[in-house]
Amino acid sequence: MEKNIFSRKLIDLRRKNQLSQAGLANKLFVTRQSISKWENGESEPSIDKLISIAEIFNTSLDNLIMGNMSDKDKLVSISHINKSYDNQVLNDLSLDIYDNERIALLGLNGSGKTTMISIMTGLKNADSGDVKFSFNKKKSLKLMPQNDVLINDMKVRELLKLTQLLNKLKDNNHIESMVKEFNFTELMDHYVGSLSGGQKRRLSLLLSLMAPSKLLVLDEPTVGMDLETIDILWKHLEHVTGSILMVTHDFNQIDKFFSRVLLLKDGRIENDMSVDKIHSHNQTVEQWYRTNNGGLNHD
Ligand SMILES: Nc1ncnc2c1ncn2[C@@H]1O[C@H](COP(=O)(O)OP(=O)(O)OP(=O)(O)O)[C@@H](O)[C@H]1O
Repeated sequence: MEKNIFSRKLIDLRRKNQLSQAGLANKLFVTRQSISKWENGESEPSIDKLISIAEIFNTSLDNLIMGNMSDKDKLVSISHINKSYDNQVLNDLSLDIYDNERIALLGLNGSGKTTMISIMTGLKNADSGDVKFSFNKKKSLKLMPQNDVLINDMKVRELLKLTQLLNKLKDNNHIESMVKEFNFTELMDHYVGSLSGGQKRRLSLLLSLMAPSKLLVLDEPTVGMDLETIDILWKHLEHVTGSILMVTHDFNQIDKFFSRVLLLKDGRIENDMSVDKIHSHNQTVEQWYRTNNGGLNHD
């Protein structure tokens, strides 16, 4: 079996289910060291343990071993989307998004990334095609748009409270710790309109991460962020459960953090690749992107 995929899958599933190595070892009647070896790719579980792992995480064996997702894990199904402004931007675009994925959406400026995200999240209508969610979109789909959508004549504290009420978030301690983590403690009584561009960006990020989500969509979140905020972003995303779809061209992070890359070109998903697969061909995602999107090797 493809060791790489299984190892990473196991780590992902454990993280998502907030189960420690010891906790999983306990459920499987194996030592913690065995789990550690499986996750490091040093050894593989027996078939009966694999079946138990699939059962514990409520997923298919196929998904566990090959990274193949089953319909059970499907979160969003985008089918045959067309969208034109003056020119056709999206041309019969289809895409499935599964549970527990970290997806980077790549494509040249103007290729239609924001349009695709806007249609997916319901901000814009497609000319034709269909978007289906397997979960409650209103509750569990979160979007951090490219341009901040903030209420300027509210204080930071009031906007946070409003977001807390809208999302029915009861855990005040969690919100307080996020406010600290995002360095807003000193700014709580400032008006949103008086914040700097970078601070507004940080606030947008905080608002989109406050409630847990099934799918978190981020459109070029790091644009306009200072380095400290970018660090906060990546650190925080490590703990986000559910799937993430992000428009980003931060290739270092894609290699480290993401599991799947999509390339939007000529109005459709021209290339859809697992990051593990790219790495197993001794390529970085940036090399793969340049080869496939007409960077240095455009013909
Ligand atoms: N409201 C609109 N009216 C007319 N044309 C539009 C509108 N919104 C987007 N477009 C056009 O659609 C195309 C795709 O735009 P979109 O913003 O989706 O691309 P993108 O891949 O997100 O680009 P970028 O990387 O620059 O953010 C562009 O040619 C853009 O000019």
